[in-house]
Amino acid sequence: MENDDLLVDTSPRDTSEQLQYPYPKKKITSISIHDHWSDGTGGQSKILEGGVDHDRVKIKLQSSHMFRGYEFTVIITGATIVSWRVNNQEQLFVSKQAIFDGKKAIRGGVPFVFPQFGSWAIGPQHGFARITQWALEKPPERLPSGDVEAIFSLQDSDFTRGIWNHAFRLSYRLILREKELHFNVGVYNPGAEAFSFTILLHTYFKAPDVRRCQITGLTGSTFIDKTQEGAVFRESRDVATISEYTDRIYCNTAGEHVICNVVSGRKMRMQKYNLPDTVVWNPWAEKAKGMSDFGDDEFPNMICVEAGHVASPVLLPPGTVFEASQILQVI
Ligand SMILES: O=P(O)(O)OC[C@H]1O[C@@H](O)[C@H](O)[C@@H](O)[C@@H]1O
Repeated sequence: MENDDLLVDTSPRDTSEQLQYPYPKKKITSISIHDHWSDGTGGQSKILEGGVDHDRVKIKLQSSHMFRGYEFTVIITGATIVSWRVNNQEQLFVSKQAIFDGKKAIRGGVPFVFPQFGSWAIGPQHGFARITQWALEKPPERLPSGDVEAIFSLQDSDFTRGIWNHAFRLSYRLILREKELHFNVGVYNPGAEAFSFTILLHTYFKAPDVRRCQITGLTGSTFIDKTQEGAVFRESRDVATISEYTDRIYCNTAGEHVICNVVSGRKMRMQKYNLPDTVVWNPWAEKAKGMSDFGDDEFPNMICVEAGHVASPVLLPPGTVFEASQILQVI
């Protein structure tokens, strides 16, 4: 794909515009979308890795600083972002023991949780979206703003209907900006009956030592502590820290979190719209030992801060759309 061949932006309304941008947007002087696919499909191909076929889309943005890498990679099965590099530095944690067989959710990156957060009587934990083949609706394309976007979609199939008998259509629009990644989610109900769902972006941030991470934006929120049989507490700390097995659903949190001491001691800003809840999770040493796709010694190097609509389900009437978004920004 050449820059000159870029198409006019016909994409749907950017829900992230509903978020405030309190910081100036950096001007990018030159952009190139690197077509790393050789089969002429324009963005979707099989890459052989470790003897297993994966569908991957790699989306790159190059600034005037030639040696600075800005890119992210999505595995189309599960629409899971498995890498996001800012200034050549990986921001996301993916376990060395993660399994990429398209059947099991990937242990790390940003798996897409839908239509169920947590255990599910009628289907797999955290729903089927993270283990289902999505479509690449729109291959990477440069927008007039200079940002690069790609859109993925998922709709009901025999597989999803076998678990959850509803017509639905998910759209997942990802936009790469120099130090930012934007996530725009749309859930459409084309059917004749309402359905309800929970939804969450299960983001695993990479960190040198989780014990040094601090999370803002949780103060005053009630949380359901899944490590204490769902007991409900209220967060009184100005910044939350983690020093043990943690699995909490914070309800109605602030629209913005800053997570301190992530990669290179930097800060990560998370802004969210229509995702009222925030899950904070780290399995710690004991639980890690019981996870086959997570190394025993990896828990200090990750922190999950997950924006979602999970404390209460979304009820979606026929013919309506639910929209939500998240922006991650390295600061
Ligand atoms: O192992 P999974 O299905 O990817 O889930 C990981 C964790 O995901 C978190 O979001 C949940 O709150 C935890 O309870 C869960 O253990």
